[in-house]
Amino acid sequence: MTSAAHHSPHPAKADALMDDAHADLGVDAEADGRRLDRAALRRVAGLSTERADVTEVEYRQVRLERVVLVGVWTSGTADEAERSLAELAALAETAGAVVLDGVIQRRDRPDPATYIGSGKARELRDIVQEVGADTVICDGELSPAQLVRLEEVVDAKVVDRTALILDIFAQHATSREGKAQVALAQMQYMLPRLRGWGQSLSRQMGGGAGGGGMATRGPGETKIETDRRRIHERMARLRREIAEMKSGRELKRRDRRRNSVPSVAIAGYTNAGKSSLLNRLTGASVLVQNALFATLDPTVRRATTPSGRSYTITDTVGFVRHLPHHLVEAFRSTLEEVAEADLLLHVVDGAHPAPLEQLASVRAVIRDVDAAGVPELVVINKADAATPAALAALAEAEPHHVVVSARTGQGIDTLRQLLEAALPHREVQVDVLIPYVAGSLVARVHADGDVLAEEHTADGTLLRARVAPDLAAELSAYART
Ligand SMILES: Nc1nc2c(ncn2[C@@H]2O[C@H](COP(=O)(O)OP(=O)(O)OP(=O)(O)O)[C@@H](O)[C@H]2O)c(=O)[nH]1
Ligand SMILES: [Mg+2]
Repeated sequence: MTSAAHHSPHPAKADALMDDAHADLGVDAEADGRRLDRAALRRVAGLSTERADVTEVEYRQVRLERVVLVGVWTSGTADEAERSLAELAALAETAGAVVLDGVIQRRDRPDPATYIGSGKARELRDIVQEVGADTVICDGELSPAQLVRLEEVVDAKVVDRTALILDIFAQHATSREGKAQVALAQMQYMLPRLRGWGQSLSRQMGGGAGGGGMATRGPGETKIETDRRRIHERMARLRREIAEMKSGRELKRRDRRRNSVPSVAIAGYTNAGKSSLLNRLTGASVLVQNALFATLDPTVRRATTPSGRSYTITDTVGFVRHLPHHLVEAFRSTLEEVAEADLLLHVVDGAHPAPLEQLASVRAVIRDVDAAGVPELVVINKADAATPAALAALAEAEPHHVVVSARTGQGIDTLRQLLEAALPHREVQVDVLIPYVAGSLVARVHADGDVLAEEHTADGTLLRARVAPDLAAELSAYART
C-alpha cells in the first residue's frame, strides 16, 4: 500500500479519513463527533458507516495493527498450507497491518470452540505477548462463538479472513456503488455476530450492556434487538440504493448492446495483472499496484482491434480464494458485467507458484455469478517473470491460452488477433454514400461498426461497413442503389 492513511501512527486520524471516505453515505456531523469520541475511548473503530446507530457493536478493522496469523491445515500439502498463510499475510499487509508472526496447526478440522485446539490457543497467547501483537488473524471464517472464545483465551483481538477481506474492500471502494456494496456485505457479516461481540464488549467495559446507551430503544426492546433492527433497516436502504445505481449502469449497457458494440471482460485472481493488461491494450492508466484488490470499481474502456473494429473492455475486481460469500452477493451487479460479456479474458499470473489453484478459484466465482457460459480465453501473464517450465505446464493444462507480458508487451499482438477473431460480428452490411454535412454519421460507423472500405469522393464519404440494425436503419437514407 502506498497511501499514507494506511500507515498513519494515529488511529484517530485514520478514523477521520475513513469517515471522509464514507461521507456520501449520509452521516450528520454531530453524530460524527460523538462517534469519534466513542471510538477514541474504546480504542476500537466502530462500524464504519453506522457507528452513530450501533452503539454496542464494533466492526473490527485490521489496519494499523500488529498481527499474528494463525491457520488450521486440514488437507493438502504442507506447501499449500504455507502458501495459504503467505496469502493471508499479503492480505493483512494490504489492509495496513504489520505481520509479526504466523503459525499453522495440523488438525482434521477446526476446533468448534476455539478454531485451533485449546492447548494451541494458549501457546498462541504466549506468542502474541512475546512479539507484542494486538491482533490475531485466523485463516478462515470463524463462527461468532469461536471468535469470542478464542479472544478470551489469547487475550487479544481476533479477526477472521472474511472480516479482513471486507476491511480491504472497505478501504479500496471509491465509487458510491462500491461503497454501498461493501457496507452491505459488512452488515451481513456482522449481523449474526452482534450478540457475541456485544457480550464481550460489555464485559470489557465492566458489565452492564447499557454502557454507552445512546440508542433510542423501543419499550421492552433490548440493546441487541435495537441494533439488529437498525442494521436491518440500513441494509434495506442500501439494497434499494444499489438497485437504483444498477439500473443506471444497465441503461448504459443496453445502449452499448443496441449498437452491438462487442464487450470483453477481464477477470482473474487478484494481482494477476488485469489492470496492467487493460492499460497495455487500451493505453489507459488504471491504477496498477503490487497489492491485493487494487481495483474495486469496474472500469470500462473503448478499444479497437488491429483491423479497426471497436469493442469495450472492462477491468473487474480481482478474485481470491474463499471470497466471502456476502461480498460475491453484494458485488453481483458489478460482476454481471462479466456475465454479459462476449468474451472473457481470464488473466492468470504465470509466475505465481500455484496458478492452477488460482484459475480454479476464479472459475468458482464465475460460475457463482452465472457467467460460466461466456467464452473464455486464458491469458497467461507475467511471461517475463515466469520460468519456461512453469509456462509450459500452464499451457498444457489450459489449451485455449495465450502467453503475454503486460509489462514488456510480449504476446500482446497475438492476444489482439485472438481477441478480434473471438468477437461476434455485426449483422448488417451497408454500402452508403454519406454527404459531408452528415459527417457525424461517419464517425458513428467508425465508433460502433466495422468499416470494411472507405473512400472520400466529391459527393461525400463512400462507406462499406457492418453495423447493428439500428444504425443500418439510420444509414438507409444514404444507401447506394
Ligand atoms: N513481471 C511482471 N509484472 C507484472 C506484469 N503485469 C503486471 N505486473 C505487476 O503485477 C502487479 C499487479 O498488477 P495489476 O495490474 O495491478 O494487477 P490486478 O490484477 O489489476 O490486481 P488487482 O486489481 O489488485 O486485483 C503490479 O506490481 C504489476 O506491475 C507482467 O507482465 N510482468
Ligand atoms: Mg487491478
